[in-house]
Amino acid sequence: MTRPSRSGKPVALVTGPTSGIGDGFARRLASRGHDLVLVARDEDRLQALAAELKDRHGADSEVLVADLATADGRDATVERAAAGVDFLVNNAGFGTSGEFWSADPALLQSQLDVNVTAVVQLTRAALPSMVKAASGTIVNVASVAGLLSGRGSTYSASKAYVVSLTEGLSGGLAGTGVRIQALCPGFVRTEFHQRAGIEMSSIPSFMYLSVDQVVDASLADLDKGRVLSVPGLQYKALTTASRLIPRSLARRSASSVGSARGRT
Ligand SMILES: NC(=O)C1=CN([C@@H]2O[C@H](COP(=O)(O)OP(=O)(O)OC[C@H]3O[C@@H](n4cnc5c(N)ncnc54)[C@H](OP(=O)(O)O)[C@@H]3O)[C@@H](O)[C@H]2O)C=CC1
Ligand SMILES: CC(=O)[C@H](N)C(=O)O
Repeated sequence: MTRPSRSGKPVALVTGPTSGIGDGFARRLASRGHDLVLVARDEDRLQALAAELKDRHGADSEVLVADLATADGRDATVERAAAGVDFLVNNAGFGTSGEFWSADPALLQSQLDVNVTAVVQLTRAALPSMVKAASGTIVNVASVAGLLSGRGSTYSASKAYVVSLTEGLSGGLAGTGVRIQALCPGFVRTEFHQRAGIEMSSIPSFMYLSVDQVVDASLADLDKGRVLSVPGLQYKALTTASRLIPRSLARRSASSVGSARGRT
């Protein structure tokens, strides 16, 4: 344990727990005996989640209101991660609609800072105490989009960075007692697409995963020592097939799922 909370429990820092996959991780880790550090922008939802985790699981939560698109928000979260956490879930992230060539450059920069800069900085902050304690876990939430290029540009690129960073770190962390994982879900029913304004009506229901399926797969793969976690048989098949066919065909296939237009 790097730095137990006042209650003596291990501490999990989750970014983006006010919705979707982050909410799923926060609830599951609380149920498994962790206290929490909850990081997002929406204070009301953070406080409500903290209260529910206390009521349901007896978990204490530190609420850290922070916008990870800003240096101040990242710095405050880095400071807490550097103080010591046992489990880090770099989950916060967002997509963008429209076309790259007409997108707001500031929004694209914010996406890069939340999806990539924050992941790098928080991973760097959390690792020293984990390595010293010879224990700890980091889950970096990437995406199938980071494995299959062709649908979107900046979002897929941001997730490909997270996959590559995580796989690269896994080699150096071998034997340290610290676990690291790139979690690559496909489509999940969360607020993601509505927030991004991405049209999803063409996506069949069998292509959707639930939050619990994603969290279950991540934790099971951690226990199996798998660095890359791809929840869902449909996505395991899709990503495996994409490695076996010409990249140009994989790209066209990815673009045909939804569209190569309408998102960055
Ligand atoms: N849904 C999907 O189909 C898939 C999603 N993913 C990835 O999963 C992760 C979680 O997404 P999901 O749960 O679906 O999306 P949601 O939109 O449901 O949740 C996003 C979370 O990220 C937080 N967040 C967004 N921007 C910021 C910011 N600037 N600063 C701090 N927190 C922020 C939000 O909190 P708040 O608004 O309170 O700040 C919210 O808690 C993302 O990294 C996403 O890319 C990967 C594959 C598939
Ligand atoms: C699968 C994702 O990461 C994303 N939600 C998308 O729509 O591509």
